[in-house]
Amino acid sequence: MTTAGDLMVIRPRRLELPLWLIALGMLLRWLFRAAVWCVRHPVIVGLVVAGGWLYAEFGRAGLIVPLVLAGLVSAVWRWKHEKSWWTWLAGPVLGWFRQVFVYRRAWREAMTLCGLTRTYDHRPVMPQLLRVRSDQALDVLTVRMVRGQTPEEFQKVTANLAYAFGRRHARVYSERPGDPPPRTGYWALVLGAIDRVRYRDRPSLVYLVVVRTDALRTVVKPFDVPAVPDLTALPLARREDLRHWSLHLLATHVLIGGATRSGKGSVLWSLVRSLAGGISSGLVRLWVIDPKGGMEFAMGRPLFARFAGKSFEAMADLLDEAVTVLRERQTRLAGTVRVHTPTEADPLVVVVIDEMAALTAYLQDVELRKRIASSLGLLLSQGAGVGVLVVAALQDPRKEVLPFRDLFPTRIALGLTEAAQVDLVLGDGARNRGALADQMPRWAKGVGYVILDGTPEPARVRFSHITDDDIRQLAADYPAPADAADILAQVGRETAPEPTHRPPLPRPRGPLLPDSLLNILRDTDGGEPR
Ligand SMILES: Nc1ncnc2c1ncn2[C@@H]1O[C@H](COP(=O)(O)OP(=O)(O)OP(=O)(O)O)[C@@H](O)[C@H]1O
Repeated sequence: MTTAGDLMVIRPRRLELPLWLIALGMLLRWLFRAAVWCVRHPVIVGLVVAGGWLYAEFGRAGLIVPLVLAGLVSAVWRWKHEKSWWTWLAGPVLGWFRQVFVYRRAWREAMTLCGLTRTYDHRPVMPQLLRVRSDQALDVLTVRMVRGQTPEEFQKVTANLAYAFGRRHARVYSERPGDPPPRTGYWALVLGAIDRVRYRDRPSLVYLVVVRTDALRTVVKPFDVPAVPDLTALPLARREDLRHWSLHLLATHVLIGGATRSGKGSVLWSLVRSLAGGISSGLVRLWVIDPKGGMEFAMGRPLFARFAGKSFEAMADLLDEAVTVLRERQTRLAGTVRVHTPTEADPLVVVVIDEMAALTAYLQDVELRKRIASSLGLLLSQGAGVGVLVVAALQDPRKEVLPFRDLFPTRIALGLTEAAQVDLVLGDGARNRGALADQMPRWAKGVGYVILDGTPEPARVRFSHITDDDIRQLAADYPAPADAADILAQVGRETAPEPTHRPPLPRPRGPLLPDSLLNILRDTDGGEPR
């Protein structure tokens, strides 16, 4: 009798195949794989076949002569047109080389140790490396994720991945980095169609960009000053891929967070420089508040339509006056346009504030602080559309500016002191997506993270370094027009009383000063319109 304790072992019947059939099957399988590989790598196959044929026909010379010729052609190509040389020759060749000899060799180990492998059906499954493409500075790895993985899992271990492949920096993108190139001419239609396929949305892929040569290690020289600034693309910094990072200033406010001596000045001055053409033509008016007594900005005074650097009252007045401009524009433009277009007659007003916490947190006069907070709130919530923008820098993004932080659509994080501050400046999750602004090495002055248009992942950039001499030269070459401060007077005549608060002129003591010298003294006094 069978009891519940008796075990029955059931084995499926084994199909016994003859050995020759197994060997044939394996051979066919390998042949099939080799054929697929050949189809997928036509260039290598072509080169090997051509090399073999040349060797058979002409011996060693058949290999050496074409190699020397190819080297010469490549050198001339690079000399004449380096960009296309990288795109069509060096990039693919280097990418293939690094795929085979660097990434594939370490792939299994790196994926496992970075925690990106999974177990399915008792077998390990890991992300698949599909392709590596290189340029002067970066390797872009196209990776197929394991089913059920998300790009965030890669982003969390970005630094681990960089170090796993022997580099310091990497970045993970959920979409193919870069935009399709603009296509013009005869083939535009065909190439555009190919681009649409190449750049289609592929949610199963993730792009790991490994920084091979850190282009941000060297100081970035100031960019050329555009005669007419493109307010939607002001070149301010160098990207890791050696391209320029441009700021879209129109209709946005910009917040720059960075610890002391992290290079906030270079961001602000790079911006001033990129706007300089518009400053002298009257298209842009800079209203500058420098609570550090003018230490940062006084040198560029001729560039600014208005400047306040000494008295907090004057700074509050300046902000109130910016609100007056805002109100006047709202009244004038309501029902006509939704976004103000700057012209020389109706210029863009950019209120630049260095060290914003000095106005919003450290100011002891509570009444004044409230007044400043209310003007700032109005400017930040309503100014972007009417061309009154705020660009503010601050050291500590914590409690001080919390009420205003979310009103800045564009943010830049330079070196910060704590990990938590990164998300405060760039927005929730930015650090997890790779913005390691709290881990800046000491040399990285002016290096920061920005969010690129259209991608959620932050990019690392280095702002151009503007020296004191550059500032002096800029101020001499692109001074604001003599009537630059008038914008307010015009507004005042139409909609508001003239600003009431005017600091009294200092009474000359001692020997009488000539008028010209007195005028200079008045000009350098904080808060006075030019
Ligand atoms: N883009 C840059 N490239 C190279 N060096 C830079 C760059 N920006 C700033 N520096 C250097 O870093 C130092 C600090 O710069 P800066 O004064 O602009 O920093 P900051 O953040 O404005 O400082 P603070 O908080 O004191 O105002 C300076 O010695 C400056 O020369």
